[in-house]
Order: sequence, then structure tokens, then C-alpha cells
Amino acid sequence: MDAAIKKFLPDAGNDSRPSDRPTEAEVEAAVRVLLRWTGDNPDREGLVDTPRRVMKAYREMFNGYDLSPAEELGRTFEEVAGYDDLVIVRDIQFHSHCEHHMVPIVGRAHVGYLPDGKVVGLSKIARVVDIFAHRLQTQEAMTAQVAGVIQDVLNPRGVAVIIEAEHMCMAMRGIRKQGSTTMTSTFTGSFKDSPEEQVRFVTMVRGTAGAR
Ligand SMILES: Nc1nc2c(ncn2[C@@H]2O[C@H](COP(=O)(O)OP(=O)(O)OP(=O)(O)O)[C@@H](O)[C@H]2O)c(=O)[nH]1
Ligand SMILES: [Zn+2]
Repeated sequence: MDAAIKKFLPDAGNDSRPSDRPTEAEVEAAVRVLLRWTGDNPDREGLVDTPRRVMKAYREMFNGYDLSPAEELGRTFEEVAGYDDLVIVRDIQFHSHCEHHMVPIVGRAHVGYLPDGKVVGLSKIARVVDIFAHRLQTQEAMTAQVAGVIQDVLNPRGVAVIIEAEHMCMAMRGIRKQGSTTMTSTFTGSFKDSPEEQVRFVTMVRGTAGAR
């Protein structure tokens, strides 16, 4: 297998990842403990099916551990009439969970790259964002991971990623600041080397469509 793809498989570089997962029954038992921790009664009618629902919801919200972002980028094509300029997919909405508190991060990613011959299906860029979002994250790591996998697998002239997100761990608890957003960016290749390319990316992301 291509080394670039291997690097982005779910368990790459993470020896602490358990080789076997808990059973559904074990997960449901853990949710019952959390329900008791809230002060509620897991045996009351409204909560009886909740552990099972939470187990299923976790399987869906964290399915990014079972998917490979590098494999999503594997199918490319070159017949684009010689187009080799900036491609941007902006406003990719995502939901993730912060690795510190396991509560939601809600945000948007803007992803651009400068093709070097081959381009990738646009939906694949959004799929890559979703796969990383469906793992426990910090915003910084997610930004670097999205840029890194596109750079490594497509080998374009450069990749630019901006993520803006609200962290519920800052809104619902702790400091309790609603509406504050965090912005992160990663630039590789030509974007890293050239401030003009960065400006062009940001200008197009902030550009004309809709009420911006
Ligand atoms: N850099 C970074 N920090 C994050 C992210 N998500 C959450 N955090 C922060 O992680 C930090 C964890 O701080 P700790 O002091 O260990 O935990 P805590 O006592 O729950 O912190 P408070 O949120 O300040 O109450 C907090 O400052 C969070 O705001 C992220 O994506 N990136
Ligand atoms: Zn948090």
C-alpha cells in the first residue's frame, strides 16, 4: 500500500488504539452509569431505551475511525481541459466532538488546492472533512489533517484549509461564551510560500456568493 495512504488510516501512528472494541452491551452499561451520574433514573420509562440509542448515535457520530480519508482521494481524473488553477470547496459544514470534553464542535471548513495535472471529485473533499470530523478532535489537528492528506495523496502544488468553528465546551460550560468562533488555517506548498496565493484563497472564500 502507498505510504501516503497508510499514514492516514484510522489507527496509523496510534498504538494506544485498542485492537478490539467493547461490545454493544458494555457500551449500554456505560451509558447507564452516565445517566445515573446526571442524577436521573435509567430505569424510568423515558430512559429505558436511551443507552441503546446513545450506543447507535456514537457509532454514527464516530464512524470516522472506520474510514480512510486517503482512500476517498484515490480516484482522480485529468480531463479538465487543461484547468490547473485554484479549486475551492467552501462552507463545508461539519459536526465534530472535542477530545477534551466530548461535546460538539460545530463549524465550516473551506478547502482549496492548486492541481498539478489531476483533480479529485469535489464531494471527496467534503468526505475527507467529514471523516476527520467524525473522530475526537482538536480544531488545530483537524485542520492539519485535512490539509495533510490532500497534500500527501493528490500531491498538488499547494493546499489551503481554513476552519471556523464554535466549541460547545466553551458555550455550554466552563467559560460559557456563546457565539465566539475559533479560526485555524493550514497552508502547504505554493500557499505557504506565497502570501499572494493565500490572499487569493481568502478573497475567494470570503467572495461574492450570497450575503457575505
Ligand atoms: N487548542 C484547542 N483547545 C481546545 C479545543 N477544544 C477545546 N479546547 C480547550 O481545551 C482546554 C482544556 O483545558 P483544561 O483546563 O484541561 O480543562 P477544563 O478545566 O475543562 O477547561 P475550561 O474549559 O477552561 O473549564 C480548554 O481551554 C478548552 O477550551 C481545540 O480544538 N483546540
Ligand atoms: Zn472541549
